[in-house]
Formats: sequence, C-alpha cells, structure tokens
Amino acid sequence: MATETPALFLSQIERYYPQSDGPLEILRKADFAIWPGELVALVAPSGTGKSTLLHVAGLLESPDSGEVFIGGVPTSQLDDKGLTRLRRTEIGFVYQFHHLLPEFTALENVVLPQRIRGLGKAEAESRATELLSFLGLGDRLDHLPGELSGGEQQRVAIGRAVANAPRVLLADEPTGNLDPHTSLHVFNTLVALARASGLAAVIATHNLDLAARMDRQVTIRDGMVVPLG
Ligand SMILES: Nc1ncnc2c1ncn2[C@@H]1O[C@H](COP(=O)(O)OP(=O)(O)OP(=O)(O)O)[C@@H](O)[C@H]1O
Repeated sequence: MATETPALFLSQIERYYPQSDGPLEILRKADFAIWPGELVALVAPSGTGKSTLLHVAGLLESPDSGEVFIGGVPTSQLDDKGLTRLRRTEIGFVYQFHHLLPEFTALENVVLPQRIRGLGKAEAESRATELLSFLGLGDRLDHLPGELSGGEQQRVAIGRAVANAPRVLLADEPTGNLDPHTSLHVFNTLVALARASGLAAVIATHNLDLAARMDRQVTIRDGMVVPLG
C-alpha cells in the first residue's frame, strides 16, 4: 500500500474562521490520507470540524493553508474552472438531506451530473439505470423525489453522487435524517456500492455501530485528524 497514491491526501490543513475576539481555529495542521478502496468513518463530536474537513476535502472550501491532493494531484493552484472540473469528475457528495431536484425523476437526477460532464443521453441513462437497480430502486426510476420514501430519496442521492464514478465519496451524516432501521439499510447499500466500485469513502457519522463496520475510524481532536479511541 505504501507505494500506492492516496485517493485523497490532506496535508497540513489549517482552517480558521474570523471572529470578533480573534480567529476560531478549526483545523490545525491536519493530515489525513485515504487509499483507493478504503472506507473510513469520521466520528467526532458536534462542532469539532467534520463538515469543515469534508468541505475542504471536497474542494468546496479552500484551506487557509496546506494542500489537498486528489489522486496525487495538488489542487491549491487550480482556478475555479479547474476546481469545478475536479469536483465533477473525482468527488461525489452525499449530504444529510438528499437535495434531489424535485421536478426531476429518480433516473433524471442520476442522469443529470453525467450529462453536465458531457456524456451522451443513452450512456448516461444506462449507467443511471444500472446504479439505481444496484441500489434497489429499479422499479422507482420514473418516480419524483416527492413520491419516494426518505430512505429511497437518500439512495437516489447516493446514486447521483457516484454517477460519474468519482475517485472519492464524501458523505456527511448520510443517514442522520432517517429512522434506525432505514438508516441501517441505506448505510449497508452505500457500503456495498462503495465496495463494489472500489471507491475511497469518508463517511461522517455519529453512529458508532455503523462506524465500526468501516475499515478505519478517525476523529478530530485539537484540530487534527487522529485514530478514534
Ligand atoms: N462560515 C463559518 N464562520 C464561522 N464559524 C464557522 C463557519 N462554519 C463553521 N463554523 C464553526 O466552526 C466549527 C466547526 O463547524 P463544522 O460545521 O465543521 O462542525 P461539525 O463537526 O461538522 O458539526 P456538526 O456535527 O454539528 O455538523 C463550529 O464551531 C462552527 O460554529
């Protein structure tokens, strides 16, 4: 593994937010690497910086210092266009709330990111159908998000996140809005899909039972990413 390139490498990341009494330091020289095919749980108390870390990792927020490498490529010198291209092709996001487009069907929600990336309609629909079938939604392709249950909506969101076969999947409490039974089902589906696709995935969760099923568990302590426990 030592010679392999990490799917994602955060090097010496600093992130602080300005406040009236001085900067609030959230990440302090944080280092974190995740390897292709590895599933890592991020378990940390509220307010310690999980979302901040995921936003920096996903190129949604720039760190105040440090470097984010995606597949070994440094990103700090990229302009907005370069960052957007990397986000579209290399990174998938799943949030606590599904954020599906309400006027588009399940299939269309998974087709759309592929079309934006430039794929043809037939190819994008074929991949979306395959993904949604894997996610147990083969008979829900033409349903609008409002016609789906919370767990089904979240599974469509997972399909959308991996539609462009990203290198890294980042999930911020992806089952936090679901009841325990549905949460377990959605989590299992997410893990199965990540494993089947060889994705590197970072999943932030407060659920220790779910976290224990990942390859590795990390937390944030004093602004740094450290093994949990
Ligand atoms: N834009 C911002 N400006 C100022 N402070 C912020 C900003 N974003 C986040 N913070 C603060 O930074 C800290 C970390 O926020 P973050 O959202 O990363 O926490 P978290 O660990 O994801 O929490 P939770 O589990 O509750 O979602 C919090 O104290 C938050 O109030």
